[in-house]
Amino acid sequence: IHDDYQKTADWLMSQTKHRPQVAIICGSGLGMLADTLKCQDSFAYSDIPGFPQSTVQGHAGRLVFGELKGKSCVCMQGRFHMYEGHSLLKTTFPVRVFKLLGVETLFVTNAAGSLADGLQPGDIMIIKDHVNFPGLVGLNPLCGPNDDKFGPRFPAMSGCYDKNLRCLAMEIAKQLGVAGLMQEGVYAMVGGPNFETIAEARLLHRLGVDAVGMSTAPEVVVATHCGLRVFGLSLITNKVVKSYEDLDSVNHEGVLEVGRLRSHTVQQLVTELIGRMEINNNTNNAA
Ligand SMILES: O=P(O)(O)O[C@@H]1C[C@H](O)[C@@H](CO)O1
Ligand code: HPA
Repeated sequence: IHDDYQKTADWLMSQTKHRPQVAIICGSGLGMLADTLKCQDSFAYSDIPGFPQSTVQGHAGRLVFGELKGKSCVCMQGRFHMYEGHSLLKTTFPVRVFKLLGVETLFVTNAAGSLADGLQPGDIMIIKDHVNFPGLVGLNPLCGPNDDKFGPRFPAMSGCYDKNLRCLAMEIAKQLGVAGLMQEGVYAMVGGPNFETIAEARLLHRLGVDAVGMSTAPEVVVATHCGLRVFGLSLITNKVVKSYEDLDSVNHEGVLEVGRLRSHTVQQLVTELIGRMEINNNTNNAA
């Protein structure tokens, strides 16, 4: 209900003077993005009325307010996944709270496995578009009565990853000398929590998916529904096994380890992008 989001937003506004323009959701192993915020106020999820709890290793469960390059930000150190048993509306609860706090732009980050041959562990994929597999079969946070105060019953998704921000991110990557690590691609969300079988990996690859993970799409759907501008990054933490001859196998510790190795670069990119992007441009704009 709208009141539930409002109560959480009101509580947060009573506890901090920050009025964030930008929200950042940290993916697995990427919680250090919050560390660079200046003048921090932080809250454990367990202390925030109405907030779900993090249960996954590498997702600390803290909401951190602060400033980055002069912009007021709020950062989720830990996100909620469908496989934890949360309803999709719960996994996306913070996004609508951010909207009520006055946020205009949402940054989503995640750890993902690559299907595209050109994406290696340690590479960073700028999300150009997504395939929301749970959404395609009706597991969508927007199912149920529509809340017109947030957005329309049938929101368009064609422009959901802002093109100007994607271009600016690539420009910044060139200036930082890390363009070789970066390319645009399509992210697909699967339900998890198991990693993909080889047959599933081959299917995803054939469908044109570049990287696969277990989050992000519901957050972006809810953000786009309520008019937030979205920018997304996938840190490629592993190659998804696509061959029966390949003896590699993925595990969550390995995923977190790549997050630690690339934390500095991801931090630099996000900081520069937030510093250089224009605020108040709240129109969706994609290729
Ligand atoms: O929160 P994200 O999407 O970054 O987490 C990914 C997907 C699973 O939760 C986990 C698997 O290692 O990392
Ligand atoms: N598959 C799904 N989710 C993931 C992966 C993967 O290979 N790596 C990190 N998150």
